[in-house]
Amino acid sequence: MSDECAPGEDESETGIDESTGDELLDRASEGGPLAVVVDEARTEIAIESLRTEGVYDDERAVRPYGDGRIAVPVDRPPEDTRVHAIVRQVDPDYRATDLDALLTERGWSDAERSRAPGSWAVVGDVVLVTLPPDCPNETDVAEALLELHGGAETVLADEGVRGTYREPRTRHLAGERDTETVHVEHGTAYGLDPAAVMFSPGNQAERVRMGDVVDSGERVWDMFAGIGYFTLPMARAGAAVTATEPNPTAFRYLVENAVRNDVTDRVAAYNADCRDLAETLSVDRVVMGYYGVSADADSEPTLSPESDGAPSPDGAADATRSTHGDARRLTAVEYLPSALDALDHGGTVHYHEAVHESERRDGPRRRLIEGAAEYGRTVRVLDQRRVKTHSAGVVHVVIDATVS
Ligand SMILES: C[S@@+](CC[C@H](N)C(=O)[O-])C[C@H]1O[C@@H](n2cnc3c(N)ncnc32)[C@H](O)[C@@H]1O
Repeated sequence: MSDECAPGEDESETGIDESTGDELLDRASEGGPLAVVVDEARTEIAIESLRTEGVYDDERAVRPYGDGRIAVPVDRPPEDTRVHAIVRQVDPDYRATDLDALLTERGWSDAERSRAPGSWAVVGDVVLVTLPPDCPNETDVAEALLELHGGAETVLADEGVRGTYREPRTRHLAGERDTETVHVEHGTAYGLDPAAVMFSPGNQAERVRMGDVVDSGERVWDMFAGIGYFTLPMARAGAAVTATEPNPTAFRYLVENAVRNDVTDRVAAYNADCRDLAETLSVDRVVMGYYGVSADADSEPTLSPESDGAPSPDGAADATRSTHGDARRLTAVEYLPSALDALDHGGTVHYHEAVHESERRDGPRRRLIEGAAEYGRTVRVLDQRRVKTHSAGVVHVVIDATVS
């Protein structure tokens, strides 16, 4: 155990070989609150791992420890996260825990603070913030967000997603220009560049749930795989996943993420439009995690926790055409024939839609049942759940159903 104020002094005592907490804590002395020392390059992964263990202390700042290492505050020694050493922090920096307090410190008036952003998302070491149009000073906001999130390196303005490939529009506000990062969520590591591919923090519970619903050995088709949002948790749970993704950038991350999560033997990834593979597949479960909507909502922010920026569900012209040359983004139900081509009788479908509140209860269910009936298939709805609020008056829902 060493004091954080004297990095390196007692490495011989604590040892800098990677090890878990117990043996290092034995050497602890009484003193300030605890921190763990990790390589700077591993900071984000370590923070997520510590958070998952429930030991990360976000009330104190992450600080440099010298020699390319970082001290990350913890409440108690971690059991699973591998660290170089456990140290006591001398004179720790306690962080203001909300944006309002940080903006007050920067001299913002009550009126100005009422025009500060109300929500943002942290994806790996990148903060994505949706700025109100009348935000008084975006640089102040960005710097305050970096202060608030000790492990963050960059702040991007989230200005929506566009086109069939759901490509984000972002603007650099503060911090590092390199925005490639690794976002760790319930043990699944998603490598991505949030400036190049979308990531919807609001879908977190659904990503985790997909890992829970599959059985080991099940054959799954993730029709709209992206960087592996659903593919990765399902493959980690033992499913054999076919993943289709036409966007070359998202596909590259999908393949890299299969390696990163050690599931290459259970993921067959195709850089293809899902419709081109449908007839070749025979699966137990299909994930239809995409919904087509109108161009007007393409201007909506999509990376904030409560919105993934897909446009409102009316159907209209689209900036990016698919390889099939569609003049507009197709609606979810228009992909149903492909899903049913691949789905064995008795198999399960997870059917996503963005739907106006007014028809949330019956609309998606009716479209799924009637769409399947056109292909002589019978749907039994098991469950319908709200994934998140999509945009004003629009919710993202998913139906679980068996299809015979
Ligand atoms: C970003 S995901 C949707 C949200 C995602 N399920 C989540 O949880 O955040 C949608 C993906 O579907 C892909 N896509 C669009 N059209 C497609 C098609 N015809 N076949 C396969 N993938 C498609 C897009 O490129 C995009 O990566």
